[in-house]
This record gives sequence, C-alpha cells and structure tokens, in this order.
Amino acid sequence: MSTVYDLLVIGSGPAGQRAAIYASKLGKKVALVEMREVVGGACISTGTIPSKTMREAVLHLSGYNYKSIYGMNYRVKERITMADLAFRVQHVIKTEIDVTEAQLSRNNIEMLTGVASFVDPTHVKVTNSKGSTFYEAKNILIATGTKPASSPKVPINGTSIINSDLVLDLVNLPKTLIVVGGGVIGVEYCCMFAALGVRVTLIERRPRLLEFADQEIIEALSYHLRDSRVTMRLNEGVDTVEEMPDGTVVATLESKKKVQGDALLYAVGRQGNVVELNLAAVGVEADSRGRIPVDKDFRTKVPNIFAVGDVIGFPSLASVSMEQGRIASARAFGDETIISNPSFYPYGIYTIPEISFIGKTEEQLTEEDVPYEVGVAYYREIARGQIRGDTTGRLKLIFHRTTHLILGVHIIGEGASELLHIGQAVMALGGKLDYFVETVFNYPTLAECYKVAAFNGLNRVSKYE
Ligand SMILES: Cc1cc2nc3c(=O)[nH]c(=O)nc-3n(C[C@H](O)[C@H](O)[C@H](O)COP(=O)(O)OP(=O)(O)OC[C@H]3O[C@@H](n4cnc5c(N)ncnc54)[C@H](O)[C@@H]3O)c2cc1C
Ligand SMILES: NC(=O)c1ccc[n+]([C@@H]2O[C@H](COP(=O)([O-])OP(=O)(O)OC[C@H]3O[C@@H](n4cnc5c(N)ncnc54)[C@H](O)[C@@H]3O)[C@@H](O)[C@H]2O)c1
Repeated sequence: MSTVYDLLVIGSGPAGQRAAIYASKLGKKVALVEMREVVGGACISTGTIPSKTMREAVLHLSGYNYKSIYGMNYRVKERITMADLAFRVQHVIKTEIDVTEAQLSRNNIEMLTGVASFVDPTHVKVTNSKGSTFYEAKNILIATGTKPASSPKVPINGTSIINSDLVLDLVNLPKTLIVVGGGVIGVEYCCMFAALGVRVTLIERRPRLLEFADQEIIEALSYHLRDSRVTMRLNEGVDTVEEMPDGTVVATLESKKKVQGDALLYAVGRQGNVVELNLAAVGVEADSRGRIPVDKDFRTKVPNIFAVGDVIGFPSLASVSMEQGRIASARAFGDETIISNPSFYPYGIYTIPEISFIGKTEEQLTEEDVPYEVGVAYYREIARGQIRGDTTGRLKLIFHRTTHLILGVHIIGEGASELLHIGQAVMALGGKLDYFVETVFNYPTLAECYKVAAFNGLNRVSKYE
C-alpha cells in the first residue's frame, strides 16, 4: 500500500472512463478498478453498444428501410438467425474494448482488476482470484452502474426467459415474444424483434409507453408498432412468469389474464450495483433501487467520495454519464470552471423508427402555461425523405409564440438522433425560429425539415402577436 492515488475510480463504464481521463489530464495519479475481465461497463458489454449494433444488423438484413421502395417482401437475407446478429455485435464490442483500453493506457491510468469495496473513506479493498489488495486514495469515485432488475416470480433461465443482458444468448429467433416493460429497453428490443417478423406482445403497467416523451411522437411510434403486428397491452402488469413443459412461456398478468409465447424478455428497470461496495463502511446509503444520493457536484455525503452515472439514477444514459464523470472529476480537484446545462441534454431512443428530442414537450409547456406554437415538417414532403424511402418521419419544432425562441425539438424517423443536434446547437446558443428560415441548408437533406417546420410554424402565428 505504498502509492496514494489522487483519484480511485470504481467502474470502467462511460462515467468512470471520463472521470479517470479528466483527472489524468489534470496531471493526477489515477487508478481504475473493474470487476469484469474487460473494460467498458454495461455500455460496451451488454447495453448501448450491443443493442445499437443489433438494431443496425436487423435493419440491414431485414431490408426494413427499403421495403417502401422495393416492396414488403424485400430483404437482404431470407432466413435471419441469432448468429447473424451476434456476429456483427461481437465484432463491434471487441473493437470498442480495444479503443477504450488504448485510451486508458495512453492516459497513464492504472488498471486494477477485481471487486472493489470500501474499508474507510480513503481506503478500498480490491478482491480477485489472487486475493485481496488494499489501496489508498485522496478521492474515490463510484461509477458502478446498474444491472437488470429481477423478481423471484420471474425465473430468468437464459434460454426462454431472459433479461436485456441475455438477448444475444437466445439460440433461435423465437416465433412469438413477450416483452415485459414498455420503458426504453423494452420498446427498443420490441421494435427489433418485430422488424424481424417475430410476433411481439408488449406489456406495460402504465397507460402510455415512454411517458417522458412527447405524446404525439409516441402516438406515431404506436402506429408503427401496430403496423409491425405488435400487440400492446397497456395498463397491465405482469405478476408471474412460468416455463411450460413444452418449452413455451406463460406470463400471468395482475388482471389474471394469461399471455403465452416462445420466449419472454423481462425489462422492468434496473438496480444499482452497490451490494459489493460495502457502503456501510463509509456511512453512505443507497435507496431501495440501489441509487446513491449526491449533490449538484456529484459528491456523496462524504466529501471526498463522489458517485456518477447510472448508479445515481435518472437519466441513466451513456452520454450523460460521461459528462457527470467529467464534472465530478473536475470538482474533486477544485475546478469549478466546467459547467454543463442539463436542459440541453438530448434523448436518442433507438426504436424503429428512431426517436430523438430535446427541450420541453407540448404537455410540459401546457402545464407551465407557456404560450407556444409548433411547426411540423413531414419527411414525405422533403426530397431526401423520398430518396431514403422514409415517408413516415416527422420533425416538430416547438417555439415561443412571441419571442420565437426554440423550446423543444421532437423527431421520429430515420436519422432522428443525428438530425436533432442541429436543433440542439440552435437552442443552446439561444437561437430562434428565424434562424431556420434565414439559413440555407444543403439540398436534398433531412436537415431541410428544420426550414420547412419553421415556415409551417411561422404561418400558424398571427403577425399581430
Ligand atoms: C440494453 C441497453 C441499451 C442502452 N442504450 C443506450 C443508448 O442507446 N444510449 C445511451 O445513452 N444509453 C443507453 N443505455 C444506458 C447506458 O448503457 C448507461 O447509461 C451507461 O452504461 C452507464 O454508464 P456507467 O459508467 O454509469 O455504468 P456501466 O456502464 O454500467 O459500468 C459500470 C461498471 O462498473 C463495474 N463494477 C460494478 N461494481 C463494481 C465493483 N464493486 N468493483 C469493480 N467494478 C465494479 C461493472 O462491472 C461495470 O463494468 C442502455 C442501457 C442498456 C441496458
Ligand atoms: N436509447 C437510450 O437512451 C436507452 C436505451 C435503453 C436503455 N436506456 C436506459 O436504461 C434504463 C433502464 O431501462 P428500462 O426500460 O429497463 O427501465 P424503465 O424504468 O425505463 O422502464 C421499465 C418499464 O417497465 C414497467 N413495468 C415495471 N414492472 C412491470 C410489470 N410487472 N409489468 C409490466 N410493466 C412493468 C414500468 O412501468 C416502466 O415503464 C433507462 O432509464 C434508460 O435511460 C437508455
């Protein structure tokens, strides 16, 4: 126990990586502890990267984006297997791990492999197959992420009853799939399997899917889900799940109805990875979902211990986790200059079609009595929409009726999560609707939607306002 680190980071996901690299750039001595064999966290191993790669493989192999041009029977591969999907995913995971390892090593971050647990506020024990080693650090940052929530009434078996960590363990593509949970994970996987021709039943306890998104956009998504033969059971909770002797799965709903399928994906939320940390040794307490409370600088109630990323809860995004890591690291070393405005954090939901948004929804603005107007552009009116074969997408600008400041941008359709960043930049720089009217965009591009939506919005506002 000779070295005293300036910062010891627990967890090598996006939050931990950014924190470690930022501290190293400040010239600090940094160690990063990871209990998995590889770096990258849930983000690279089981979450963001595998799910987004699988989606890309599904879109390509199923020919989904070109069916409106070449006909509903168009596909790149006739019989798509789970092995086809896993092939692409494993390649991207491996590359991302290599890139991350190289980046950490370039920044002189010392990698420690094992499970970290607190001894006291400046000492951590790291345990692996060789035994336990003790480390001392002036600051400690918890970035341990989450794992899928489980229930004793839902026996995950890795073959027919799975969670989001186990999707690629499915040996065969099921003919029918039950998805429990209409949150981001449930809806994203629901869309992927539906695009592969699997008959999906989506069960969500709340009356709406993705309640934090704009209602009109979710209505458009629901139309697509029904069009892909998804059966939606809203206002219905799953009580128990059973594997049947014939290998099928039966979910019993709280309303006593039964739903049968070849497989079931249980995606009802996530639980913070805090059990191994021995938080009691430092007097920090997590809540029942394993979330650690922090202040605006991501400091726990112990001044030299910080927590960032999914383990602190909402919004639980890779993008935001990275930013939290960077800010916490800066604060640990007294740097107050880094500021970040959560009002301009975007959402990218990789459903099929994709959804992306920033700022307020119409429902929120109505609730807050803000006088707003909307301008909408439909991809089918834009040349690039026709060329790409996406004639159902739309972009909605929400702006203040009198000041014309942009209050929100909501997009559903091909490329939504990239396209959103134009609106994000304009919003963050205090831009108005007029920017889009006065700016010349490349033609033909989807970006043209901003101009069309701006004209549409202006036409709806009386010139006497
Ligand atoms: C299916 C799925 C799809 C997603 N898609 C998106 C998306 O499209 N866009 C997006 O922005 N976000 C997405 N997310 C969320 C994103 O993956 C998380 O927000 C992000 O991974 C959180 O980063 P993190 O660093 O907080 O934690 P993690 O990535 O979970 O990393 C935590 C690490 O800590 C390690 N660890 C835990 N406890 C200990 C311990 N005691 N000792 C040592 N190591 C420990 C773990 O092994 C893990 O490697 C998705 C998540 C899932 C599950
Ligand atoms: N594109 C992205 O940014 C992306 C993608 C995937 C995941 N994520 C992150 O991962 C996190 C976890 O996602 P999630 O979808 O697992 O959790 P979630 O909490 O967002 O959604 C879970 C849903 O399951 C429902 N539910 C709970 N118990 C139920 C039951 N018994 N029967 C029926 N429905 C039930 C809840 O009402 C809720 O809507 C999210 O917070 C999200 O930020 C982000």
